[in-house]
This record gives sequence, structure tokens and C-alpha cells, in this order.
Amino acid sequence: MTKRSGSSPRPTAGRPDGSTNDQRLLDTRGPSDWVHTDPWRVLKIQAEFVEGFNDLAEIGPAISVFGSARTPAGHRSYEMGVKVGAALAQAGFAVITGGGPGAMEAANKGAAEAGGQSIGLGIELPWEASLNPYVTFGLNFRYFFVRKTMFVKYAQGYVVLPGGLGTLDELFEAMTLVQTQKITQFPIVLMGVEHWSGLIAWMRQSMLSDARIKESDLDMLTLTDDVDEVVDLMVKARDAR
Ligand SMILES: C/C(=C\CNc1ncnc2c1ncn2[C@@H]1O[C@H](COP(=O)(O)O)[C@@H](O)[C@H]1O)CO
Repeated sequence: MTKRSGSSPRPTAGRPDGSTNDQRLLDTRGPSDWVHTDPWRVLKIQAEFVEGFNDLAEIGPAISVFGSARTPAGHRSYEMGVKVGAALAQAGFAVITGGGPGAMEAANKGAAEAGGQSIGLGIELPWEASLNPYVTFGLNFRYFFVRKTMFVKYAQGYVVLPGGLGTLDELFEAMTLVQTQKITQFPIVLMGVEHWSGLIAWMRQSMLSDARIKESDLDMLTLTDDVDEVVDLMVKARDAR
């Protein structure tokens, strides 16, 4: 692309040395450091958004399910993930996870085995990471923040199973988006009463009593181990849209 100003004629050769843009593109080999610069990264980020939006636009009502990458198969939380994934699929929701192991795999397993859409949004990590075998439609992202946009944009609510730092990051991002009304009618369910009770108690005792949050901020969370209650809540929110 060239810029023109005034009425000066459009140049036909791009450089005083007479070389053309095509020549410089096709006929030269130079240093490749520039592909690792921030302006070039912006294009990769843009491409990732475009591909994500394009590939997820048609998925229909969906719920994102989060939870620890380290939850082993057979654990109570894993079984809960399988059950909620299946129940959400049976209620007509696509299930979106991070596509990894543990609780993500559990929710994908439940959704896939119930015949639903089981979506995995994987992330490039320093170690080799592949999508779990229960993902029926998967995308892999380079950038966490692009992937997190997809979790929110294409879900009508979140189910959060017991987890660690990644899970808390996803939970608190959603809570902040609801608090600031960036997203509305967005149920957030914490499954694993034993796991989450301490965090909620701390938020109440520390954040709420110091007026750093309001009671209504805590009201946005539903704490339950009851799969039927989770699905009812999500269905009611879907019907209210
Ligand atoms: C730990 C191992 C692999 C991690 N692989 C992941 N793949 C996909 N998504 C992941 C992974 N790790 C974290 N995430 C995201 O964060 C949440 C889980 O984080 P936590 O710290 O385990 O709670 C999860 O919802 C993902 O979106 C090797 O087994």
C-alpha cells in the first residue's frame, strides 16, 4: 500500500535503487528478526481473533466449563465434570473447555458421550500439549487473552469446577466482566462446595467487610454440587435471553 499526497504522480518504482515491492518480497532473503517484532505479532493476534470468531460463530448456545488441568480421572471432581458436561449437552448446550486434561477432559467426555458438541480451545504451552480425546471440535490458540475472549463471547454462562491458578483467573475475569456490566445475564456456577467455600468465606470476611466488593457481587455466584440445579439455572438464563 502506498500513501499519496497532493497531486504528485504515483511512483512506479518503490525505491531509488529501482527495485519493486514484488522483487523485495520474492527475490531477496534478509534477516528474519522482524517476524518476532510487536507490529508483526499484532497481525498474528488479529489472525487468531478472526479465525476464532469465524470458527465459533455458528456453535449455538454454549456453556464454558473450567477446572484444574491436574484433576485425575476417577476423582470426585472429575466425575462431577463428566456429569455436568453430559447434562449440559442433553439440555442442548455446546460445552466449551480449555481442551486440556483433568477437569477439562471430564467435561468434554461427558458432552461427547452424551452426543453433544464438545469444544476444546487449546493453548500453546512451554511443554507439548494436545487436545484431550473427547474434543469433537478444537482450536489451538497462541495467546491466552485471545482464547479467553472466546470463552466469554461464545458462552452464556460459566461452570467452574475445583481448580488452581488458571481456573481462578478465568473465574475472576468473568466476575469482573459481570460486575462492570461488560456481560449481562451470565450465570457463574461454582461446583465443588467443599473446594470453594473457603474462598467465598474469605471474600465475605475480607473483601466485603472492607467494602471492596458489594453483596451483589457475591450474589452473582451460585455454589452447588447439584448438576440439575446447574442445568436449570443455565436453561432459565437461556430462555430469558
Ligand atoms: C498441567 C498440564 C497441562 C496443562 N494444560 C492445559 N491445557 C489447556 N488449558 C489449560 C491448561 N492448563 C491450564 N489451562 C487453563 O487454565 C485452567 C486450568 O488451570 P489450573 O491452574 O489447572 O486450575 C483451565 O480451565 C484452562 O483453561 C499437564 O498435565
